Amino acid sequence: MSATDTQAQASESAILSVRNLAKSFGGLKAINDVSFDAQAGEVTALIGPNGAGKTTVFNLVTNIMSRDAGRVMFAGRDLANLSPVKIASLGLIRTFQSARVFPGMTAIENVMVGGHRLGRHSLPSQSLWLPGARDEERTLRLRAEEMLELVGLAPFADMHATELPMGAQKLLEVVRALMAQPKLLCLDEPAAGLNDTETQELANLLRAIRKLGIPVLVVEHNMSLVMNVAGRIVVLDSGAIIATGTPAEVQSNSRVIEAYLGREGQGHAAT
Ligand SMILES: Nc1ncnc2c1ncn2[C@@H]1O[C@H](COP(=O)(O)OP(=O)(O)OP(=O)(O)O)[C@@H](O)[C@H]1O
Repeated sequence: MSATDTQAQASESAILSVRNLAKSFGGLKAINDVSFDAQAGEVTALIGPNGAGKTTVFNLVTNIMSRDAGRVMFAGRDLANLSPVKIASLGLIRTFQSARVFPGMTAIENVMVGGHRLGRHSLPSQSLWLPGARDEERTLRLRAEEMLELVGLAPFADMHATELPMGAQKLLEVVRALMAQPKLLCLDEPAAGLNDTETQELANLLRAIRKLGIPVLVVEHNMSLVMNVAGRIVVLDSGAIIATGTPAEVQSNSRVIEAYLGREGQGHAAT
């Protein structure tokens, strides 16, 4: 089998295939010929030193930013020219580095919002509070309660989301994304700003998500978290991929060690 055949085969089992992605900001090649897959039923981690281009990859994949070149296939569909909203409606759901909870809503309402993507009832029937819409709302609330339970936030269900500590808000955002029953969940530094207990809750949640078979693409700096939950790791450095493999393979890769440790003291080391 040729290398091309192998690559084509890999793409078939992938929920997300990124090929030859490129993006420059002025003279800076932020993303340079980046190709990788996120496999169905697996947690894929995208790691790399600060400024490596991880968030830019997320922004290019979800069309929040336009790319200069490359192709992104999601669940067999080319995402070119699709709006971020359309991409989310296809089941590619992402979170952001800084938590984005909806102000003026309680924690549970924030989580329930995630499930409305799947609602069958129209806005008029919801606003008239017709029986079908009522049942749907009840089911959503029950699922949201389960989600809050999963991350230890059930006691805070009726608090205003913005009154919760930042770490709790980030967990809330992850479970809200999960409520949308994603075909691929993309998490941008979910552990940033979390304390030890919250990081543990997040690790448990990621393991639960993995068990459910929901594929995850996660950008993360917390190496012990990544090494524990990811099946496959893609390492970016200065906009290019320098290694791909299992946690063990990546940990012993000399280019990866150089990318992180070689710059220790310059604020680039992984935490
Ligand atoms: N909108 C933009 N305009 C100009 N330069 C940008 C823009 N977005 C990102 N960059 C630059 O592109 C490079 C990659 O940035 P990016 O935020 O994707 O890195 P990252 O790996 O996510 O970093 P971090 O781990 O610090 O979040 C950096 O040099 C950054 O300064």
